[in-house]
Amino acid sequence: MTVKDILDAIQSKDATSADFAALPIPESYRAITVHKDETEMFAGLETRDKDPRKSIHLDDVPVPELGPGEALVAVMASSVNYNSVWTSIFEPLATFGFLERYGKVSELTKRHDLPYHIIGSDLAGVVLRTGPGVNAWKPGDEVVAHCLSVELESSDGHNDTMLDPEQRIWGFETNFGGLAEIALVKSNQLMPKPKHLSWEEAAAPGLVNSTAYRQLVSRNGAQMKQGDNVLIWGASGGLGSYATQFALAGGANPICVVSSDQKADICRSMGAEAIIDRNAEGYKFWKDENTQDPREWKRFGKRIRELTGGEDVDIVFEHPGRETFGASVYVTRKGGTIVTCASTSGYNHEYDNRYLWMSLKRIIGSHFANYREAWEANRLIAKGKIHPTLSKVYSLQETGQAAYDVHRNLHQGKVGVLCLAPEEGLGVRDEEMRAQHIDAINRFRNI
Ligand SMILES: C/C=C/C(=O)SCCNC(=O)CCNC(=O)[C@H](O)C(C)(C)COP(=O)(O)OP(=O)(O)OC[C@H]1O[C@@H](n2cnc3c(N)ncnc32)[C@H](O)[C@@H]1OP(=O)(O)O
Ligand SMILES: NC(=O)C1=CN([C@@H]2O[C@H](COP(=O)(O)OP(=O)(O)OC[C@H]3O[C@@H](n4cnc5c(N)ncnc54)[C@H](OP(=O)(O)O)[C@@H]3O)[C@@H](O)[C@H]2O)C=CC1
Repeated sequence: MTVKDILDAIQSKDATSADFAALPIPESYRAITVHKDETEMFAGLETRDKDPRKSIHLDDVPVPELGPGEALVAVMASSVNYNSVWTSIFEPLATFGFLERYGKVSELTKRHDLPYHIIGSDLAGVVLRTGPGVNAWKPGDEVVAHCLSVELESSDGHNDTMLDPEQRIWGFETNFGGLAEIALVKSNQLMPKPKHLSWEEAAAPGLVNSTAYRQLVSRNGAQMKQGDNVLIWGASGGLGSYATQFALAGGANPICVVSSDQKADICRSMGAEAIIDRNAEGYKFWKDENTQDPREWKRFGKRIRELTGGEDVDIVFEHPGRETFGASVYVTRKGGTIVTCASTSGYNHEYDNRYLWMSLKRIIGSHFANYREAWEANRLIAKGKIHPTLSKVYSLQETGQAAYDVHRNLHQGKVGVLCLAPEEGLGVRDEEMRAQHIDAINRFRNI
């Protein structure tokens, strides 16, 4: 029995749930890994010189044991997220520490503590097996998976599962991730695959779409409302391309920051009008490594006022971190919100606190999304209200190159990876709906 038989069943059109349940699970499968004995391979190098192509491997690995509440999924496609870039360059720390810590939780979680880490936090595919206690999903179901892994044994996580003390990001802080032919997930990560999308299109939004939804829309984030001015850093990138869509679909006014003409055009084609090209306009928020330049914050704020007819921003959608955070706090309007989920350029932020407290601004920390938020974000994709922003698709063996592109900011929107899917374009179940949205679905393709 090989993964080829699984692929044949998925492509056969008439395979039933019973047929999938009867398929033997192969002993091994191909997966993208990083290796524990290589975590020091980039020691001494600058972050930008650490090359994911050197640390990312394609290995044959054994299929993990299936536990209660879990599912084994045949992965047709996945996508590259920035967390896989962090794993592959072993920054800000090697992810094997997370696996060791998870391995100590129970006899079953010990499975995750291995000398290799199968990475990837998105998937679209087909359920192969479910463990004891799983009733909502069955073999043969076509699914996407969000990346929140929780134990929920403590009361802390029962208002908002992101607050579970054992909250982890699947494929980053757990093993058996989505950049592989088979993945192990908790069944409460599963959601229906949007029927009008191909496997690679369905896999692309998951992590970033859910994160942007919580950060911007949810009551746990900035609670964006109609008419809000929303400053979006990296507005055509992974997170930003969904934040821009949420702002537009929610009646807000996105002010999109990008770094090239081409990216400005993409934002325009999504419907944004206020666009700042940070490269062309040459903002230098830091005079040197340790000193910011408040005159540049002011120049940036004036530009925003020009674009909004004199208004300041209600919300800043933050993730670049150290390089932009001082400016973000400065340009937010009185009583406004800076909502941050990351620190790509450095996690020790500096800002002038007088502008925060005197103007009653708030900084909100946001991280991924709970199941409900991920479900609502996926529902918007399934209804054709928000669209995938897939630009380029790689094969599983090219994942290192895909991660390199994302690390070096050479990509647009999201970068996809075919796992079991032999080619792009497969898995569409609702051609009519697809035809209605085809331009939006293809907006980021091949640019
Ligand atoms: C969905 C996609 C998301 C993304 O892409 S996000 C971007 C990628 N992610 C990252 O870059 C984050 C990577 N993670 C980290 O850098 C680290 O993960 C953290 C800095 C977030 C946490 O560090 P750590 O060392 O793992 O945890 P500690 O909480 O500092 O625990 C260490 C020890 O410190 C104790 N401790 C924690 N808080 C306190 C406190 N307030 N007072 C006293 N002690 C404290 C703990 O208990 C523990 O102790 P004991 O070692 O004995 O177990
Ligand atoms: N906590 C969470 O749940 C999540 C956190 N993240 C984190 O968010 C960050 C961004 O992820 P994602 O959007 O997928 O990544 P992408 O690389 O796809 O997009 C980020 C965009 O930000 C812009 N950018 C990068 N560096 C800077 C900078 N120094 N100053 C201004 N703009 C910058 C770039 O756009 P341009 O060049 O056009 O300006 C880039 O395209 C990563 O650190 C990731 O780990 C991501 C998802 C979830």
